[in-house]
Amino acid sequence: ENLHNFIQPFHNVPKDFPKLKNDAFLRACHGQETNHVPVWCMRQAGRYLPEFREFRAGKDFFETCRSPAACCELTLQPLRRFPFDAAIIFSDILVIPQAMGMDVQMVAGKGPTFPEPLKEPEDLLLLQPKVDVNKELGYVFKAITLTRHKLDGKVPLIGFTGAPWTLMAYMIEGGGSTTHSKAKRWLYRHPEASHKLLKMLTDVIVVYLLGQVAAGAQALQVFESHAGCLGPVEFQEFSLPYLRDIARKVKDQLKESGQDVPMIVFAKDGHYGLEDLSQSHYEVVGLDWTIDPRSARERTGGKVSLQGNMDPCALYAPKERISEIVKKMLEGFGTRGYIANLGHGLYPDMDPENVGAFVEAVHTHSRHLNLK
Ligand SMILES: Cc1c2[nH]c(c1CCC(=O)O)Cc1[nH]c(c(CCC(=O)O)c1C)Cc1[nH]c(c(CCC(=O)O)c1C)Cc1[nH]c(c(C)c1CCC(=O)O)C2
Repeated sequence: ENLHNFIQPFHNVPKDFPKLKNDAFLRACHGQETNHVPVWCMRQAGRYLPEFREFRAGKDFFETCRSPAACCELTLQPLRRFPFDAAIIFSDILVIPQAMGMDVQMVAGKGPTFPEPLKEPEDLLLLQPKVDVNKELGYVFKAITLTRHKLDGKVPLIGFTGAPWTLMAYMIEGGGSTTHSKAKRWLYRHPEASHKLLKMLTDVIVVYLLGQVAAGAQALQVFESHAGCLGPVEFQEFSLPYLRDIARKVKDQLKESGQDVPMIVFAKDGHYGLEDLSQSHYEVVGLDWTIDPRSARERTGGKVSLQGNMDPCALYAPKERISEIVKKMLEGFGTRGYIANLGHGLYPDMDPENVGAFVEAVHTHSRHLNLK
């Protein structure tokens, strides 16, 4: 009922988006044949591009996120340079804690910072109990609609969210952390409050993802970037059930309106959870570079498409070496049900030319392998 009220206004707005010209990414998500393996890069809109640095110069990060025109421009920048097979909307996972009432700032040289992180379970009372996602995050929906139009059907547009555990970790740590010990302290000391927070986040995320689809997102990626600091037992209790819930609820709702939007789950360093992730209602499982392609295929038993997983640092290698690494990766994964990507985001000091070499190598080698 809650969801219905929310989705309704979007359905009444005719969006007549341009016709999609390159559906390789969407076909690969569904395990269908493609002429070439589709490729995109996490953080493809980022500081490794001089035009990105120029556009962002002197502007506050989250101000930029709140400007649909700026998000659209930054999303399109990498596509002007490289023949990526998908675009990902420029935004950030931390817009959700903001929508729930927390202050988050992007501090240069330090990364995202919460001046007042959650400390004890009582602090949950400070969060918005009922988030009006349309009001608080409507700027993301506007950015998606605008960008889908401006993409002119070139490639599909991916929307995204942070997963509950990853967002919870940020909200308690107050920023980046190597141990995540403050957030993990909650899991061991306050399991009930942890579940309460994870549930609150899940509810917002579901409505947020449905809003992104209604606004024009053609696929959705859920980033569980901090899976790696959990072990298998904590993952089973505090991450996996919520990842499943999100996919199930989003899909149930979309099915009712006859929509089919592939979902990707990326649990960084969560290799211990690969089997479970492949049975969590997501079409695609994203992989970091610590997993061997062939063993990932075996462990997921052809049930899902796979995405990843070149070590981003391989982009520091000469172009010929990048080409060899890509060829091995394609041979390992096979060309069907596979989306080439890095095992995590691009770093600011990477050479755009080598990113171009990566994309070209994926396209060239996969066309070759498909002809064999
Ligand atoms: C953990 C996380 C965040 N944000 C995100 C994650 C999950 C993915 C991952 O595991 O990396 C997700 C994200 N953030 C951004 C995108 C845009 C789309 C894309 O091109 O991938 C996406 C998908 C833009 C951004 N988000 C951020 C940048 C760089 C800062 C800038 O543009 O000024 C970009 C392009 C900032 C950000 N935002 C966050 C961090 C850790 C940082 C880096 C801080 C730093 O290095 O200074 C939180």
